[in-house]
Amino acid sequence: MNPADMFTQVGSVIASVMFAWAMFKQYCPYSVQEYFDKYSKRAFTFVYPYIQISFNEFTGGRFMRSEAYSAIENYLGSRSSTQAKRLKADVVKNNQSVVLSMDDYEEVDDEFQGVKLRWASGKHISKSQSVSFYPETDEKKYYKLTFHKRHRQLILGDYLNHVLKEGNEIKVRNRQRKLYTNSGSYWRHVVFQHPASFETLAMEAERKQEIVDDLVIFSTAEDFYARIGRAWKRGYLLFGPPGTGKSTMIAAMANLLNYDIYDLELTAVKDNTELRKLLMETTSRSIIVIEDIDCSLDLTACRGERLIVFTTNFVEKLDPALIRKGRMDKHIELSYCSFEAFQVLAKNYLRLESHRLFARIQELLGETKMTPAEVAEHLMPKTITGDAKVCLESLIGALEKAKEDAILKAEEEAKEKEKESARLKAEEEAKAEEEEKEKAKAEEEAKEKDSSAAEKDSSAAENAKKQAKDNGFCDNGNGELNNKENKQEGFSH
Ligand SMILES: Nc1ncnc2c1ncn2[C@@H]1O[C@H](COP(=O)(O)OP(=O)(O)OP(=O)(O)O)[C@@H](O)[C@H]1O
Ligand SMILES: [Mg+2]
Repeated sequence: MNPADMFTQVGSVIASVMFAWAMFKQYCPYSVQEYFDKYSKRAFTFVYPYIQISFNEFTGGRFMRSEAYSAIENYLGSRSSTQAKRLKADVVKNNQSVVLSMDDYEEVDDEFQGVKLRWASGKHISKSQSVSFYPETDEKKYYKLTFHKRHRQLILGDYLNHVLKEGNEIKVRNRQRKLYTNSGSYWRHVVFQHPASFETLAMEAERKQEIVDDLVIFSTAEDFYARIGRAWKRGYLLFGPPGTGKSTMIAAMANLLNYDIYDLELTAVKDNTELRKLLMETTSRSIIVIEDIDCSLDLTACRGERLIVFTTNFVEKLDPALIRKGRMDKHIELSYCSFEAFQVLAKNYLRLESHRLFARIQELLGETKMTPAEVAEHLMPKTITGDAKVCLESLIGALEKAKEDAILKAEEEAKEKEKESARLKAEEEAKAEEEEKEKAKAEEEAKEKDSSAAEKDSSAAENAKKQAKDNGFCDNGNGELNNKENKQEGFSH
């Protein structure tokens, strides 16, 4: 017998038994009822081979919606859209898509590792006690899971884990994502609705794929990070001139991974304690963005599935210690528009794969620098009919002008450079001349000094000679003066 029929048959047997039990209760004394109740339950469990588990919508009071219930609701939603005849629809995800779930009192079959199970939805309704003109009804919804008792272990273990995991993943996929910004030490949020995607990002296909792969590997690597004992987070540094797509790429990352964004404004944070508090309040599956980073930060406060993205216009000015691997694991340069990047923009903005003007644009993009933001500006519709040629010509005009400006600027710079080097040369020459003069002067002075010293010496020698003569000294012909008396004394020793 097929399991679905078996569930139906068992269901009708139960209904008959319940009816007979109601009749019995009405006509039997209470003690007999109690006795019968006890033994009938045992007999019933013995005969009825199925286990039933209820998952109520609310647990722990009226205001706490059970997480298991909402995960099951999402999980069953994907199955009930093909099986159930009555469905409930809800509009979620930026009000752009409809999400279905099974209506009350519907049933859906499921299969796990070859085991068949059945889910049913229902609700308990009780009238509220309050006296009111419009009496309120109190609905308690639930899902009931029925399966054969021989599969108890599999269902209570692996199957329920699978349902909760998949249900939560569906919930994350369907949820409205948020963009948080901090004012002081508090986060405020709005719905995140940026349309950027990696398909529309103007960048070389190969580099784009490398980044997408890196992100996907990160987001599915929970077990890996746990195994190697590292916090499940990854740092990216996006650098490049303004208008090259750094912020656009962050939005595309968030859309790819279904993450929230926390845009951290560091200038609004007072101290490290406040920073730590903000980081600890960020949720898992999020991107923490720090734009225009220029100082070192302690980001050890947050754990779990998080990307930390830093941006800067001037990577060369950053402290190497700040951008080392571990802090910023992947460095991505966003630069001026290449022809390949332009082709992406032309496809997005003009739905053009090729055009005879592309060749000229390719040539010009190879010769001059223009940011994707500027290129995109020229591809915006210029006429009501949206004529692509007008946009491409506008871009060519701008590129030609940019090229001319660049040539003029280069010439201007070359002239400046020439002037500067001529100035430096003249300065050096003047300096050398000055030094030469100084040297000549010094030599002149030295000569003068020498001759006056010689003059002094000769007059001193003359004086000495005279003196020596007077004192009985004589010249030995070598300019040395001998004292006759001393010599005689010396020999006598
Ligand atoms: N690589 C790109 N792909 C697609 N669009 C782009 C790209 N770069 C820039 N743009 C367009 O230009 C606009 C400005 O780009 P974006 O804000 O991402 O630049 P940025 O690098 O973050 O600049 P800044 O350094 O000033 O913050 C975007 O809204 C987008 O329309
Ligand atoms: Mg930016």
